[in-house]
Amino acid sequence: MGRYTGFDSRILIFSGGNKLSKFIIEGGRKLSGKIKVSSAKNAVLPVLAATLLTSGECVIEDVPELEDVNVMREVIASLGAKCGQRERKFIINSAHINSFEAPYELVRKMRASFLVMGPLLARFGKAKISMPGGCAIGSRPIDLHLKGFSALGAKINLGHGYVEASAEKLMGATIYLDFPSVGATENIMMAAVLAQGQTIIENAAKEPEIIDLANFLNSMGAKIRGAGTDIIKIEGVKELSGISYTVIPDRIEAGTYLVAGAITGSEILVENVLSEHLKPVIAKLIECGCQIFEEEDKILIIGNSNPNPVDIKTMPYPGFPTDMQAQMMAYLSLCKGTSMVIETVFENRFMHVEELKRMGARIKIEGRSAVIEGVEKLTGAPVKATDLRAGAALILAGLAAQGVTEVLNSYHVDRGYENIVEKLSSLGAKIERAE
Ligand SMILES: CC(=O)N[C@H]1[C@@H](OP(=O)(O)OP(=O)(O)OC[C@H]2O[C@@H](n3ccc(=O)[nH]c3=O)[C@H](O)[C@@H]2O)O[C@H](CO)[C@@H](O)[C@@H]1O
Ligand SMILES: C=C(OP(=O)(O)O)C(=O)O
Repeated sequence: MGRYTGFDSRILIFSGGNKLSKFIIEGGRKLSGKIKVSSAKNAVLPVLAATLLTSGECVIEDVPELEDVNVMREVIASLGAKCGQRERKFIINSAHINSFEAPYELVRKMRASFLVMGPLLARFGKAKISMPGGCAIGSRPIDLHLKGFSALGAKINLGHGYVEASAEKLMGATIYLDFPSVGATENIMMAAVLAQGQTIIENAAKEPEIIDLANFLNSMGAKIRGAGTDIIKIEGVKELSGISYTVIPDRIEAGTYLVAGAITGSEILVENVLSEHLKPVIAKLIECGCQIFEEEDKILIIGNSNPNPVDIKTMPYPGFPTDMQAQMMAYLSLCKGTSMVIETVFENRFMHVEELKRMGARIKIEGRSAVIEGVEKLTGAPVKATDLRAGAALILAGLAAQGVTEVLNSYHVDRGYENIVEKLSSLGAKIERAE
């Protein structure tokens, strides 16, 4: 994949992965073989932010080569963290943090940059972070993060596009989240680990990445109980120490490759997976008529390229993940009958629909529902990735479509899929990257 070389005012510039770069896929081929899933993007990003909580050295093993990881590394480096790298290992030392501000130039490139607020506030009592704003999938407010920080005693000021937070000392509190937000749960958890007294997060998010972050923090010396349930209790400690850690495998990358097997009617072994994290995706693939065999850390799929119609409703974990909605919709566009997909997590996560329609899919959107009338075949076409998972969905559609599909704006996909061209090619897919 492309190497990060710098920023311009609108987009990330990568050699081999810039805005003008696209994927070209020749569809209609059967795939076979095995594919190894990388460490989870959505687990490694908060863990990198959490390394700011200690002056000790943290070693994060097997970090995936992703553009979002490059941005988070840039963010923590801009605060004064030293971030060395030995192959896939990051060695981070945050002993000499000398800035408490994450600027617009970085935060607007990746919303998860906002996750440095909790750690900065916890350790230094101050942080000034650009407001992330909306993106292609929704308006994505940060009110729940701020509600949590306020409850812990931080003073919050909003102005000129920035959130400024300060506190002499954070004090433990009970915080009820109106929605189990993943980011708010992570940010509040990171703020609370060094607060005085006990914090309770009610209606907390239960995603596996929350448990992984809690495991990381507990290994550093934090006292967190209940991560993975909707009540998380955090007993504040005085300080945390540096540790070595490897995050969980990426359940969304794994799910995407399972759909690659499903949509092409192929037999694929997906390795380095925790299948308990993929229960809702596996359940829907079985309903579609795929055969799934779960082994210890592997899943074998024998796909069904003409799936049974199924209905899907995205929900917070353990419900069906919104991050797999677009990929499943690409698959269901080939179903025999009519399927329905309801998106409850983000209000605008159907941007892939118009692009799938350009490939022959028959989909109608009504509010938060999409009604998919299965077609016999998709046909290759030039299409545009509007966000990360929309891009993945279009690649999957391209694998099944007759003829050639060009997926423009590959940089969206490079945010979250490590070596996607190499991985799919190793299964026999005809996919390449072109400028
Ligand atoms: C880096 C990362 O881990 N990203 C994931 C994380 O995003 P992220 O953490 O941004 O997602 P949230 O769980 O916070 O968002 C879920 C919903 O809550 C709303 N909300 C969130 C915060 C807030 O303060 N107020 C509010 O209203 C959002 O607008 C959205 O409608 O979880 C999402 C939901 O599983 C995934 O799709 C993203 O891939
Ligand atoms: C929506 C996603 O990421 P982010 O929250 O960083 O936009 C995603 O990973 O699908």
